[in-house]
Amino acid sequence: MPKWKLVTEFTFDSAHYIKDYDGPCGRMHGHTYKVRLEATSSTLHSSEYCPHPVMVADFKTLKWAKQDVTKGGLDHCVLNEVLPPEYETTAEMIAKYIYDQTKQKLPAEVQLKVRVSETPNSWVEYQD
Ligand SMILES: Nc1nc2c(c(=O)[nH]1)N=C([C@H](O)[C@H](O)COP(=O)(O)OP(=O)(O)OP(=O)(O)O)CN2
Ligand SMILES: [Zn+2]
Repeated sequence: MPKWKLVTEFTFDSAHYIKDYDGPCGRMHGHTYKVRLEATSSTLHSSEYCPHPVMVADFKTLKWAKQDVTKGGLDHCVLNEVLPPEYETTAEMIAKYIYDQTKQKLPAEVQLKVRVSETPNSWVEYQD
């Protein structure tokens, strides 16, 4: 079946520490997190901003996490204070958190893959 794959990337800057980590990553420090989202669908949809079914998903919807934390995003926050306690602030769990939150904003048939990079050399991908 023909389908579209939509890709968008953005960054946000936040602080975190990994609880009980034996090393520097256990102390508060910051990253410019780079996020890459892939959304795949064989049908097009309307969005919060556009009433016509012309998008896999609205880029604006997908990029919610780049907004300032006071506007519902993850930019300029302490991730340990913003993510629910069941999400540790590893790249793995930040990717799952972004996946879980983004999925709630999309039609169910849109498939999603989330990549989170803490540094240019290390990243993780999450999908289910
Ligand atoms: N599997 C994971 N391992 C580690 C994570 C993670 O999210 N998932 N996170 C950290 C720390 O947050 C740390 O800040 C990042 O560690 P590291 O990649 O070693 O960062 P460096 O800047 O030191 O990278 P270099 O390439 O060594 O300069 C640790 N582990
Ligand atoms: Zn870190």
